[in-house]
Amino acid sequence: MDRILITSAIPYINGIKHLGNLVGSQLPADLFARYNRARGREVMFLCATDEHGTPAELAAAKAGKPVDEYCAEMWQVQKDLSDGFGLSFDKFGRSSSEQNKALTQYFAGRLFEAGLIEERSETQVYSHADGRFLPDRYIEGTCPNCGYDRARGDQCENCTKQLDPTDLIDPRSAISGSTELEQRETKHLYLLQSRMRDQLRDWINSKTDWPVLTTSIAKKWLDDGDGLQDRGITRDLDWGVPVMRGTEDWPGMEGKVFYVWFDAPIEYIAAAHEWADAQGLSQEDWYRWWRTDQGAEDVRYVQFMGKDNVPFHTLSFPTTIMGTNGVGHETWKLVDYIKSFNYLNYDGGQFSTSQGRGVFMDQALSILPADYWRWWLLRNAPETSDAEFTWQSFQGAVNKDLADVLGNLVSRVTKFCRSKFGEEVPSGGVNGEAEARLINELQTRVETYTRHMEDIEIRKAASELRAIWVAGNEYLQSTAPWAAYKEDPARAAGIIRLSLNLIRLYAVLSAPFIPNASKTMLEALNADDAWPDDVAAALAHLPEGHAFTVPENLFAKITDDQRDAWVTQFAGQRA
Ligand SMILES: Nc1ncnc2c1ncn2[C@@H]1O[C@H](COP(=O)(O)OP(=O)(O)OP(=O)(O)O)[C@@H](O)[C@H]1O
Ligand SMILES: [Zn+2]
Repeated sequence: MDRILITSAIPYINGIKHLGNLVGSQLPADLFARYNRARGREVMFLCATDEHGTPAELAAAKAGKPVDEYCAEMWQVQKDLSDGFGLSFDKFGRSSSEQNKALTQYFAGRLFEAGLIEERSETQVYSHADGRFLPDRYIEGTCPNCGYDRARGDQCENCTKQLDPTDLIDPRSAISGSTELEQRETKHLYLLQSRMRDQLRDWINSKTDWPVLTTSIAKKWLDDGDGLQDRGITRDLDWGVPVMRGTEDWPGMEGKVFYVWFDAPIEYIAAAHEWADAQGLSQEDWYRWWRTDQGAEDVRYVQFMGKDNVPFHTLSFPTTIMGTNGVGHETWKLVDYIKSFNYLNYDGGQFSTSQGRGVFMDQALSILPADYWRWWLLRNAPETSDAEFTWQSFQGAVNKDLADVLGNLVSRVTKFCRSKFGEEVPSGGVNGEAEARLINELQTRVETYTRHMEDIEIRKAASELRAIWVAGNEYLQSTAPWAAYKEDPARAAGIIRLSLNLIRLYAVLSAPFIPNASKTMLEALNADDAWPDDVAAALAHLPEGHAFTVPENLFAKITDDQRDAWVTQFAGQRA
């Protein structure tokens, strides 16, 4: 398990992501990437923007911009925000890249060879006023299920029923509003997922260590009702990956593009290609992550995503990979572990991009630094059930965990040392019973923490980390170096020497959660970030006489006034 490939569900391009999106995909993936790097493993951490599909075109039209220009701008916005949150991607690519186009066409060609793609004739809605077909969200009308009059061609937002454009009652064009519509025959490609059903079922059944959320969703789609359905993977649109069979034209498919859900997961692979190209590396360099016949056989591949993305990652994308591997020319890496999440809700309702409800990444960073958000979000990650963000809970976690426990310890120890012994690790004093007890407790806790991080049990890891911080505070409280100093300065020096080392240990263990504060702590201590496998050794790591500086206050408390103001500020709809 020395090389780890990590991907986060790729965020859609049509807006700024909310905290729900962040904690359901990119942030836990970052936690795991940082942890694995800290353990000395070779990590490839990939993400990208998901740029195709009708919502991107509609958002661009609304912004009055050509869709490619709109996507390029929004990619930069999302890239800057992910940097702001400290998301440590090796590459943040784009699904509209040339690399993804070529790979998507390549996989389609291979799947066709494997007999897993079929042409089918179907009726689609054609608009005379717009001179085009109206797939997915390009068409609106009344929901046949609930009567909602603004249902879209792919889904009714009111009752969530999945729809086809031809299901809508009184349909109209979402572009022009025209009702001059006609049902026309058109040809499309279908991915024959149903043929892969047994193979997929065997594979899913073999994943006994996966989260139940992941396997239960996969099994539901495999076997509920009529079972796994074939999927249309092409659309009559201009924006997207042109339909080609590898590098050759696909007769009858001129002017069509692949459906966004076909090309989006392939971007995981393309992002590695983009990563290599951006640095002038060769094909070998990214093949060793993705091609099991070219050096990737020892890679462990872990994916992160919210629950609504699970069907595509447990069934559709694996069909693409298994189907291609079955042709036998070359073999691609199949996912080893899928970490999925329930939803984070916002203050009694849902986060919603379309309704501008909740706190969005740009707003969050404009009021507090990334580590405050990272800590609350990860500590409350919606793993086994949905979770809820409230300002009260956020204030509590920041003030109690970050400020009172961790920040306070760092500040008390470094300031006390400076005033009594100067800015260097003091000498004198030896470890006694209190130290032995602390070391014992921490040894067990660090092992537990490590196990939770290996298992990607995020809430459990966070509460163990907090317990590790608390143990240090209790140690300081009970040994009271400020009192000991009056009677026995050497004893106080011993306590402080151990406590300075404790700060280094905390910085290293906490870095995956709160990377910026950890960096500040390590810089103040002039210390390295070696992982504390052996706690006793780690707590004697900084030698006597080692120079340090007192860091700035790590965390400011959130006042009740601030909290109340944010409750009001974020109650409505985002402008
Ligand atoms: N409230 C939520 N809590 C946790 N994860 C979420 C939530 N909403 C979306 N996600 C996840 O966020 C990731 C990125 O989602 P994406 O950019 O496609 O937006 P989305 O699913 O369309 O959300 P929205 O409809 O709110 O914009 C996906 O993995 C998705 O499952
Ligand atoms: Zn409906």
